[in-house]
Amino acid sequence: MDFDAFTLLASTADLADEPAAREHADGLEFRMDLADEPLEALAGYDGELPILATNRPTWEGGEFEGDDADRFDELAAATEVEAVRAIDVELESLRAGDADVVLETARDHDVAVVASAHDFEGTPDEIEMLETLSDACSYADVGKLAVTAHSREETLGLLAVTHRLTADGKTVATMAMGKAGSHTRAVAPVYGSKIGYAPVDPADATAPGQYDLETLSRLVAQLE
Ligand SMILES: O=C1C[C@@](O)(C(=O)O)C[C@@H](O)[C@@H]1O
Repeated sequence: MDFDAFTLLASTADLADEPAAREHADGLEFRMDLADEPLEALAGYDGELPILATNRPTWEGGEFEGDDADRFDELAAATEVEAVRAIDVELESLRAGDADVVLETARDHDVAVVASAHDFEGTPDEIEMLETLSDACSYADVGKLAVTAHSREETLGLLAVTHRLTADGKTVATMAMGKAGSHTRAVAPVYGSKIGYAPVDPADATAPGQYDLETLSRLVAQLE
């Protein structure tokens, strides 16, 4: 996964989703934090789609409850798996220097890194979003920002920032969570966003406001 072009990921806690995802997705986002035995699941994976591994802590909206050192050990172990071609690391951990070892392991295995930030409450102003995403891009191959929109108006800033950083040659992924933000999942790629996340089955959504995989794939293709 090099994220030069838009990459649609089927977001899942269950790698057995792969055959169903294959028709529409370019890869899987494996939410290790939502899975029971994530490393065992990865060891047994024999699907065709490449994997982006995410091990999201509770402090960033995920379900990994242990300490960060253990969390990053698991993520580093995931990079040893051939099919894992990218990992997601929280910007806050990168800023704190807590993810240095996993970053190095990823580089050793030629695994791409997505630096992510989430706002589960609202949408920051444009300047703050620009700063967050630029900072994320300085640490990783892709800078990702997921915000929460309560109105259509709020999503405009996110799209503007996506456009501006893309025009500056940065690789970013953006989306607004929540019902008012759903359309950004289809529209942000038009402005340069390089990753989309969608569950195979809408009942298994990994964030509020996601379209199911087939729908997002169709919308993105039609807007191209
Ligand atoms: O960070 C992201 C983006 C996301 O929160 C979304 O809004 O689609 C879904 C998560 O699974 C993923 O790790």
